[in-house]
Amino acid sequence: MWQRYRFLCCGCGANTAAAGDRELHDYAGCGGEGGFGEEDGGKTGAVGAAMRLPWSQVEAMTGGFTSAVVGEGGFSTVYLARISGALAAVKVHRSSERLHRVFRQELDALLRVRHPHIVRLLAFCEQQEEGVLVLEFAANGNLHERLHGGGKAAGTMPWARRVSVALQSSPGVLPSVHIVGDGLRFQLEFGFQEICAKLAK
Ligand SMILES: Nc1ncnc2c1ncn2[C@@H]1O[C@H](COP(=O)(O)OP(=O)(O)OP(=O)(O)O)[C@@H](O)[C@H]1O
Repeated sequence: MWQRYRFLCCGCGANTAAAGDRELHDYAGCGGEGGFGEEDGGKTGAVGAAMRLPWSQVEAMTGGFTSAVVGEGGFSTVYLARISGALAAVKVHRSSERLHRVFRQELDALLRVRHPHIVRLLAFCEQQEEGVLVLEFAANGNLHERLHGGGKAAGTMPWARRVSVALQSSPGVLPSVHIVGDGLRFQLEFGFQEICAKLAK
């Protein structure tokens, strides 16, 4: 419980509130200094398990779904949010029975994986048909954009960097990908932070 709470709170004072109030804490607009990865001072980004959110918090994080849209996928709309001072991507799956299965599959996979080269699942909401994943924000676009240009990518990636990314994201470096099998469609989407490849799903 401590880990769950610590995970999302920012040190703005709300952590002294009663448990009921915590659920209502509007952390999306909070300017606190903390952030994810606090447990080890943010050195490794290691934190507790992803937190289950109520739908009201998803609405707060996305400003009632009016915050900036950072991407649209075949299954979802991805919003920018700020949580405890850190940027996050709030991926809201479209609602339908079939797409809810896709959401469940992605959620189950992300809950089982923790790896420096996989974009981290910070929180999730499964209260409505529109399943929500709150992910670490990958600031530098996706792999397709970096390989082919366009989107947020400024130019294409040099070959040496391509090789480095391929090695970082290969199954040998990502043993956890074997565990989740088809749950991660890792050829589709990568996020990049500096030289590291990060698998976004
Ligand atoms: N963690 C993230 N950080 C920053 N941007 C993201 C993140 N996750 C997704 N996006 C953005 O949102 C877009 C859509 O996301 P994603 O591809 O995961 O959606 P999807 O609905 O699963 O779609 P599809 O499977 O058709 O690609 C991405 O191309 C990317 O631009």
